[in-house]
Amino acid sequence: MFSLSSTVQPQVTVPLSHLINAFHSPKNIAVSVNTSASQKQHREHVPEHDTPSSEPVLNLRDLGLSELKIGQIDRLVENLLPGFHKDKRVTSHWHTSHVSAQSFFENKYGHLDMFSTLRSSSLYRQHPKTLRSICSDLQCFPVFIQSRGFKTLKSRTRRLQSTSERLAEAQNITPSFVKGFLLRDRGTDLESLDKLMKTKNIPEAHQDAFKTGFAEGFLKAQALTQKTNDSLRRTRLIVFILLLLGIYGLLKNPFLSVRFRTTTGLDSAVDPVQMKNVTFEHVKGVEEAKQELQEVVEFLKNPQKFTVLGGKLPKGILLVGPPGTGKTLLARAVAGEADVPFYYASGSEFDEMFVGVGASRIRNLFREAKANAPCVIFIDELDSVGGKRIESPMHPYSRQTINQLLAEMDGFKPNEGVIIIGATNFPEALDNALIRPGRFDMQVTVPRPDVRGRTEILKWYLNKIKFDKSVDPEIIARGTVGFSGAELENLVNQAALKAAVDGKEMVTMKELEFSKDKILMGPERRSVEIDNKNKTITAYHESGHAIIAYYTKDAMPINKATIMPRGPTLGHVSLLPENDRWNETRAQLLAQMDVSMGGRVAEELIFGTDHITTGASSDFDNATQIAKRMVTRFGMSEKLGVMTYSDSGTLSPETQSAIEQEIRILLRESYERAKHILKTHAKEHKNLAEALLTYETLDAKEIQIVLEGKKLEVR
Ligand SMILES: Nc1ncnc2c1ncn2[C@@H]1O[C@H](COP(=O)(O)OP(=O)(O)OP(=O)(O)O)[C@@H](O)[C@H]1O
Ligand SMILES: [Zn+2]
Repeated sequence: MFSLSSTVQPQVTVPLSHLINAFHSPKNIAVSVNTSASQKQHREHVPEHDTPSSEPVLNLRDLGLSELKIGQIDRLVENLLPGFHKDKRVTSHWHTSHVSAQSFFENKYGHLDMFSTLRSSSLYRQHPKTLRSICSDLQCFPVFIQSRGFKTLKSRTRRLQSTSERLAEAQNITPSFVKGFLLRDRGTDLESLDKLMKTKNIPEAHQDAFKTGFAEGFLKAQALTQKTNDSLRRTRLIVFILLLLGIYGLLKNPFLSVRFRTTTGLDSAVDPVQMKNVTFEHVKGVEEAKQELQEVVEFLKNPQKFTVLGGKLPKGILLVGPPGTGKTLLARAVAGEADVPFYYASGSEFDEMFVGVGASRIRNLFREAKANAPCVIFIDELDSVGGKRIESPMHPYSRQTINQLLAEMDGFKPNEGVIIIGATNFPEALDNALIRPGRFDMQVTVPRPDVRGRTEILKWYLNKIKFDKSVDPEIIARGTVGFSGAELENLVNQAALKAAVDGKEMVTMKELEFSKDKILMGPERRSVEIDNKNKTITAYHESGHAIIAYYTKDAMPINKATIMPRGPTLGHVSLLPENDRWNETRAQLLAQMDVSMGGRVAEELIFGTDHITTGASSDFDNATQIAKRMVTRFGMSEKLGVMTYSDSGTLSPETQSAIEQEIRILLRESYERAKHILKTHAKEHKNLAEALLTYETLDAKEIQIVLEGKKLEVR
């Protein structure tokens, strides 16, 4: 026996064969389902197959509708729910089979009583009066209808109700093609069994078994279909919304995928930023650039004044310099000083895969700017839009973009008050057409700051944090040759972070030195456990460098020596030039070579030739580089004379070996000098190495104390 319901609450079980029979011949069979207490116990309920009456009587006693004839019900329902009865294949017999509260359906959807369902349906709204009276009659009798797969009345009602409700809602807002799309007809699931029985010619004896199997499969499939249909409906809705969005996008712009980027990209470009807060005050260490840009500021403040005199100002200014030197900041400062709008665009924004998109962005940008003149348009990374690579396969439409830019720049008069500032790290890469007069015809170099500039930048950013009085920005500036403004800002920031992590109240020299080393050489590797032997070798190696630097007249002053591993190094000695060196003398170069040699020589003298390590390789690289340049580029070798030898490939073998010979001599002599110094100052060398082993890091003053033979104060 097959039970439709789970087992706990009042339930009626119907034999499956009856279900199937009823399924097929609803007109001949009336299954009266009785839910009275006595019958609840019955596991099997026999249908009254041979009810004599021509009109079968539906036993609706339980529903409070005793002796209501089917015909009457039909008429009533036909009145209330027009079309409901059309599908006669499905009878209402199932609807009274009900199940426990723990049923699958109820667990999933909660109790659903048919009459509240009817009440909420739009049909009820259409025929409220009659239906309401029925509902109120029946209200006291909750009928929970299980829905596990068969076409129960409830499941039909539910479908009817939800469909009609959706239809009613949809009618107001959705066009019919949408409705068709969203609410596609489900079709009938039942026809196939009849057909199947006929076509398969199944013998009578097996027909029941076949039907049972069919019904079981049907039940399972129904549950699955329900789920699938739900998700299908959801998917269709999403697809529909996407489709609508797509159509909207297409109407606006044929390049759908670009449209969104265009709006976001361009809006940011087209939205001007008023740069009141950024002025030349904020840009340090680039005095020449500021002076050159000062006249542009004057022009922006009063364009008429300039053009009245017939003066011609450049339309485009090219800021050229390495990354992070403050080009963007300067451009903002120009707008800020003149108090005009600032339009920012990055060249890479215009670099588009699609035809015309880059060009149209440029058009929009200029249109917007012209409407708001006087103003500044800043195009960062100009080389990525105005580079020489014309129509490479990677950038098929770059030529168009450049042409648009050129056309826009040619298209307005100087007195319109629009100044275009472009920035690039590689001016050589720019398209020649861009740097012709009338376009980007003024170049302003923004170099890396010199010692004075770096000091100013450091002071500027130090003033934004708490720092100790003992901090000397100039010392840090001297040790940061080649740092850009952005890197110096980062240095100060890192020092502040370090102080915070260490629980200090102020930033001291120690943190600044620390972050300088971190930026130069990578983070400290405190976790690395270095054995004593290696530590000792490192200490002697580093103090070897330090001793040579200390006792060689033309060497740079020592800043610090440490045996703390950092990045790839086990220790290092840092030297500070007193000033940025624009030129170096032969003596200075030789001194640098000697200092480099000091490390290896120290190892050799202290531990013997058999124990020298690989740790000196970069020292040798350094010394060899200097020697090579002295010979081949600086004309500092007597034998080879004042001549440069640039490309070794074109040199004759004799010249090549002569060059090598000279380099070798320079290195050998340097090595001997270093050896001599270290032998002479063996005692100092030992003291310094021991101090390093004790303290790990020594600054310039401490090194001097040790080398003068004094005792270091215990820290
Ligand atoms: N000369 C400077 N004075 C003060 N701050 C500076 C200076 N140079 C750089 N900075 C700081 O570094 C930041 C980055 O600099 P900016 O973006 O202006 O450099 P850039 O030259 O435009 O770099 P890129 O070429 O990478 O675009 C600035 O916002 C500023 O905080
Ligand atoms: Zn070394």
